[in-house]
Amino acid sequence: MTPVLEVDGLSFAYPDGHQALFGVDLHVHAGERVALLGPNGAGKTTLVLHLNGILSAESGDGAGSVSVSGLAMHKKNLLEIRRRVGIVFQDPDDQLFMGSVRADVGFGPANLGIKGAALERRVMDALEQVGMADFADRPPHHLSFGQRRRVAVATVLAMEPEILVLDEPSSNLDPASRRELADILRGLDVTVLMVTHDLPYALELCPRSVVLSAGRVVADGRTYDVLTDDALMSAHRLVLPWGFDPRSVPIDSLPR
Ligand SMILES: Nc1ncnc2c1ncn2[C@@H]1O[C@H](COP(=O)(O)OP(=O)(O)OP(=O)(O)O)[C@@H](O)[C@H]1O
Repeated sequence: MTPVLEVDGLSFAYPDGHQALFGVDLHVHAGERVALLGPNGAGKTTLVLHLNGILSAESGDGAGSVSVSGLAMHKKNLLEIRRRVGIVFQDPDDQLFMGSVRADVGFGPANLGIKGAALERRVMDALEQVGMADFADRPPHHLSFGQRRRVAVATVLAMEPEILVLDEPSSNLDPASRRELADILRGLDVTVLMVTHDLPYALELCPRSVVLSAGRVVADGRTYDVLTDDALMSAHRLVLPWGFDPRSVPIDSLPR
């Protein structure tokens, strides 16, 4: 089966000469949930920004290739790739700018030419998936941070992406909102790539983790195996929260 996301030999240096990625390979199959782990400055955001062409060899000095469902990352495919790869940025306010939740969630599909009842259905389906249907007429800036994060996820789901990329989805959420978002993400029928420093969240949601460190993939395997590899963890500044031991998590509660 062709991977839904294929990154091969991706290298990238920013215009100031700083090389952030060195020959990164990442293949993700449809339906997988993969965590992208790594210390600050590892290159995670740089990699994510290549997945829908925000960064490319033209924005700096790069090599290698990215393709989505077999579509190569070329200018002519960019619009289609951006529809297929939905990125939820860390700050929901980067994605919410309209006067109502309905307008924000409808903005992307309306740009694709969807209108009327079909548009309303897309919007309400996406809001229902994140448990925010009752908030459709509220101004986004009147919502709490956790509610805005869920609406930001809905803006991306409304585009019916093939791959949902989430940058630090659990950051700044209270424990209840963090749990609710985990339940929502677990229930979605979409391929997920999740950048996170929240290692228990990765273990709970993603069967597979890829570790990026100093611009290179240094591990790619079962999240449980990554988090219990003490030498790997300390070599790449990955630290479990105090009191959290993955070995004490019942194996049959881990995602498959
Ligand atoms: N616009 C830029 N110009 C030059 N260097 C940059 C730029 N953006 C990022 N970098 C550098 O590229 C490297 C990778 O940064 P990146 O933001 O991809 O890391 P990250 O893994 O997402 O880190 P974090 O966990 O802190 O968000 C870092 O050394 C960073 O300083």
